[in-house]
Amino acid sequence: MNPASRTELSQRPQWTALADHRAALGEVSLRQLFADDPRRGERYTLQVGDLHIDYSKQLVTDETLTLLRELAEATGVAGLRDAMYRGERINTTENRAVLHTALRAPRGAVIEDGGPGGPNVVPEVHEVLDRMAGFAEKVRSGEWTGATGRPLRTIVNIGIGGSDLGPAMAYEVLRSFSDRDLTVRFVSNVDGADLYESVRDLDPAETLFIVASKTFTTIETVTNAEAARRWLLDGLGAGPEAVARHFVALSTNAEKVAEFGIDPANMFEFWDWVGGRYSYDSAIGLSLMVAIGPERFREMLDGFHLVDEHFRTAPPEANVPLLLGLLGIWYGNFHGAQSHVVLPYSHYLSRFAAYLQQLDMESNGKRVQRDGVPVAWQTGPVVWGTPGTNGQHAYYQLLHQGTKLIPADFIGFARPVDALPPGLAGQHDLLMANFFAQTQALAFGRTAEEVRAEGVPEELVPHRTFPGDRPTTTILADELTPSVLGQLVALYEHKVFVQGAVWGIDSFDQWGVELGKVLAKEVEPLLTAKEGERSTDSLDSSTAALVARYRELRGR
Ligand SMILES: O=P(O)(O)OC[C@H]1O[C@](O)(CO)[C@@H](O)[C@@H]1O
Repeated sequence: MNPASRTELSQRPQWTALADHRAALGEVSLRQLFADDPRRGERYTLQVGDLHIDYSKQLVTDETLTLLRELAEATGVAGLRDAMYRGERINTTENRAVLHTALRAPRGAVIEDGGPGGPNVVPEVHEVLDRMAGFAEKVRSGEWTGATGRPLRTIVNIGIGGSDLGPAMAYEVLRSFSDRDLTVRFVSNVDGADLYESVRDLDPAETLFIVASKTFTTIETVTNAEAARRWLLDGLGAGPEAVARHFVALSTNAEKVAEFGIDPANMFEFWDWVGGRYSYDSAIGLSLMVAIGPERFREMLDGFHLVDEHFRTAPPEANVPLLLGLLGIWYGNFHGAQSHVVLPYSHYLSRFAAYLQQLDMESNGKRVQRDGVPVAWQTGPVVWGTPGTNGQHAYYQLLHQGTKLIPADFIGFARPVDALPPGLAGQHDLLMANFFAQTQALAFGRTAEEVRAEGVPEELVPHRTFPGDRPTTTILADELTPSVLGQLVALYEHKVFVQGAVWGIDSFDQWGVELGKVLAKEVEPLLTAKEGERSTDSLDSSTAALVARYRELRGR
């Protein structure tokens, strides 16, 4: 975009129209909106693939939605979306294409890195998927053995950020589809306790390490991978030749992988046009593929693709990622909401919010626009959440009666997963009764009159009153399958895209994580140096005193 021709977002007529509309709506009441339109509960719904979306409990009217779509049109969301799908380098600060949609494109598709005329990336994607499938089947069948000839039973994925959160979340979601005597563990933290606790009950002869790192320079991952190699070789009493049977790498950096000592034949590649937080459907998902099998993995990719196509082609009124993105803008920019909570009513989705934190906050936690000019509007929210029923007994109090407006996504399923025995599957109705009851309570609350009518003593009436008008979106599917997981993740990926496009920021870089990395490198030698060898004079007085205290406690 040419900065000279850019109109500031907050000065656009579409923006000010929304601000005026917000003021005119005032304290709009969901009770009133539902009373005014008896069909609201059916009208304000959309379907994408297996996902039924109910946004009727949002603080919006038809006019709100029209104005939000006008804002999307004025800010060029559709144009940027099309440029992304075409393979143009929309990650401008890194001069890279953003092609996670190519990771789940069908075999025959043509998607060119850099835009029309660039190399078609789809054949490479399928070549790697096929290699992954071949390897996964060998591990699953026991044909791939460790250095002592025994099959591998535990897979330890070593990675961090996108090289951990995606596969860890997805393994948790789909673990009931894991059909072999195999388990997967995930090590991310550079705290040695993470690796220690993950491997101490394992037999090295039956352990496969997957070292997942896009760059293969991430200090946490390289440090843990080196420690894992020592643990393996010590445990086996073997030489470095054993590494080839127990280590594979997932990376874009073949040189660094070879330097580490992993045979490039055991490396599964991906590309710089895949962002780390958008990568678990690439080679980064190998641990998941080994656990659930290539066929299920492909079903998941098809689920992603279905939503990719929907986002690309559905008209604005029916476009679910567009709607969800715009609703977030409505609350963040026009109601002052600071956070967004994601509440799955599924134990299997227990790590979903943690995954979304990176997806959303690393993408849209930005304070300057694409051309470097600071934004004068709020950007990405704080994203958080845990499984809903647990949250009900922890922080829902604040959602219902606190002073903050926190829009929520409720995610639930009509049926429990097939693996549950009938006795436990029977609990599903109770789970979902809680789900529906909570969205109802949040939306409509309980008035003082209703509380009084229940015979509550007058002094308790204010405490037992629920204001309501706490907005929620319900995402309901039949069952949590690999395809449905792909659909859900793609939905959130594109929602994040929409918001970044409206805010005018680069959602695909992550410069904000760099400074801490640089400073850690400078501080580490100060912690370990011999007395008098290093000076802390260049540090601020707080950090210098903390370093001194740390050294003292460590007897250095
Ligand atoms: O896969 P890598 O290169 O080890 O990076 C891990 C993570 O680190 C980050 O770069 C942030 O530091 C994330 O974006 C990324 O997912």
